[in-house]
Amino acid sequence: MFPILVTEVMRQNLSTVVGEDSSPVVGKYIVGQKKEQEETELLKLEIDNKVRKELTERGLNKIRDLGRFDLLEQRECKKRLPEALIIGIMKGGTEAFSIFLALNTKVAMSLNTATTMFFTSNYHRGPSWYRDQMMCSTGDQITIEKAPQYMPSASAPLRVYRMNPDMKLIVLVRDPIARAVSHYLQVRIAAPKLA
Ligand SMILES: Nc1ncnc2c1ncn2[C@@H]1O[C@H](COP(=O)(O)OS(=O)(=O)O)[C@@H](OP(=O)(O)O)[C@H]1O
Repeated sequence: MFPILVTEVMRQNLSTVVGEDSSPVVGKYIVGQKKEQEETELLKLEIDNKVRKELTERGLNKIRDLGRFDLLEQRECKKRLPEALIIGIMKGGTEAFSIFLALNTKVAMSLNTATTMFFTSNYHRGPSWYRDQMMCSTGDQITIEKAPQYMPSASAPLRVYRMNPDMKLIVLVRDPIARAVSHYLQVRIAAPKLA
C-alpha cells in the first residue's frame, strides 16, 4: 500500500462507491486497493508477455536448430546446381506443387517466392551465383528450382541444355482459359495500367 492523497473530489467520487458515511481511510484503502489491483494486472500482463516472448524465442531457436548448418554439414550438406526445374506453366499451381514437393526429404527446394531468373535475366551472373541461390542439399537429395518464367523465354532452353543436358523438366498443365484469366488477374493487380 502506498500513501494516497484523497482530495475532496476524490472523496465525493468514492462516496458514490462506498456510501456517504465512508471515512477517508476507507476511501484511501479502496483507492489503494484499486491501484494495487491495476498494478497486479499490469505485472501479470508483463509476465505474460515475457513468457510469450521467451516461448517464441525458444520456438525460433528450435526451428533454427532443425536447420543447424553444422548438423547439415555433418551430412555433407552443400549447395548444388539444380537437377530439375519446374518450368511451368505460369499460374498452373506451381507454387502449391513446389511446397508439397519440398515436404519430401529427398528434395532440396528453395521456397523463396522470388525465383532466381538465372536462365533469363540473371544469366550474366554465372553458375556459381546460381548455385549460391540454391538450398543446401545432402548427397541423397535432388535440388529443384521452381521457375515458370523459363518456359516462355526464347533464350532459356539452350542455356539450360548447355548447363545440364540431363536436366529434368517438370510442367504442370491447366485449362488454357482458366490459366489466362488467372494470369490476367495477376497482371491487373500488379500493374493496373498494363491490364
Ligand atoms: N492445389 C491446387 N490445385 C489447383 N490449383 C491450385 C492449387 N493451389 C493453387 N492453385 C491455383 O494455382 C494458381 C497459381 O499458380 P502458380 O502457383 O503456378 O502461380 S505463379 O505462376 O507461381 O504465380 C492460382 O490460380 P487462380 O486462383 O485461378 O489465380 C491458384 O489458386
